[in-house]
Amino acid sequence: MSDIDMKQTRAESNEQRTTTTVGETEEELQSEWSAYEFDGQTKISVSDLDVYYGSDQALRGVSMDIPEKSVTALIGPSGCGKSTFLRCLNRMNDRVSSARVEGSVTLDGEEIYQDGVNLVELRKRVGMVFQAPNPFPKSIRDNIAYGPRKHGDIDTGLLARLLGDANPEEEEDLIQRSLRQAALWEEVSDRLDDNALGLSGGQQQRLCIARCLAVDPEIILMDEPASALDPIATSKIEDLIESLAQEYTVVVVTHNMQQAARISDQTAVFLTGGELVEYDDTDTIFEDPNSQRVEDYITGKFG
Ligand SMILES: Nc1ncnc2c1ncn2[C@@H]1O[C@H](COP(=O)(O)OP(=O)(O)OP(=O)(O)O)[C@@H](O)[C@H]1O
Repeated sequence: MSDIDMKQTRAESNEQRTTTTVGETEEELQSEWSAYEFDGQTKISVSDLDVYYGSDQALRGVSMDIPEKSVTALIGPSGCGKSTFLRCLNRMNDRVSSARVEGSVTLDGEEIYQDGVNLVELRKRVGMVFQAPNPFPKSIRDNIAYGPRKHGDIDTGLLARLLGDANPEEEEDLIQRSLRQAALWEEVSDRLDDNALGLSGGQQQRLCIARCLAVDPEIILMDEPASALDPIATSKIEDLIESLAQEYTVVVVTHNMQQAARISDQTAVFLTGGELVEYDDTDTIFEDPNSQRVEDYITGKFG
């Protein structure tokens, strides 16, 4: 189906919807939006995902396809499971002893919840940036080089130096490239050996993004990456997220609906109880959502 046909079909179904909203069940509405196909290749496919912490269920039957090289926003009220969902995408919930994950998550068609998956390799492909900037108490340079050194992508250890395998130029290139990609190079190029903790909060967060990029991920998960920042630093992070989506698949949790509307291509709305209530392109979610609950949430009637 072409883009135009798809939009037309959606417009027609929207028309029908306005006349039939009363009496429609959530299941009916959900089957309508879940038939929607995004442009672009699916990078991550989630099917029937249930997550429990002990006997409490945090996510219920979540299914969604996340297209590559785009920004997908996850929104919803506190406690609805956004962070839990995000952490399922690189198996960070494995670190929570009470967490149990059922269902399927595939990355480029490969199941990540199967025996034998190398979690270090998975988390290299699926990087993560957290709410509060968390640079290591080391130099800016060492923050960036930490991951590539750990993964053996660059080796500057004593043995490598003795064997002549160390490549300081390669390391410099990588540091510069990562900082440029994170829009931080201009601000720190003359103080790479300074402690990263001396940077402002916004600079620290961009450093954490640069650190994530340095290991060459395909997907970047961000959990409220700008919530601890002032408006100017927030706007830099938002610009950065949009530009990263040209090369990377970005999934971002945010409490800020304007931010989701500004930066994302598609938006998933989770509501209390850990259900994914609606997932669609961002304009549709904010201008013409299927579900009354989503409309109420978007317009601030609850949440
Ligand atoms: N490590 C944990 N142990 C037990 N319960 C947890 C844990 N992490 C999250 N939960 C519970 O799972 C549910 C979903 O939490 P989650 O943090 O995923 O929601 P959220 O939508 O990201 O919330 P917020 O917007 O407040 O960050 C909540 O009821 C929460 O209390």
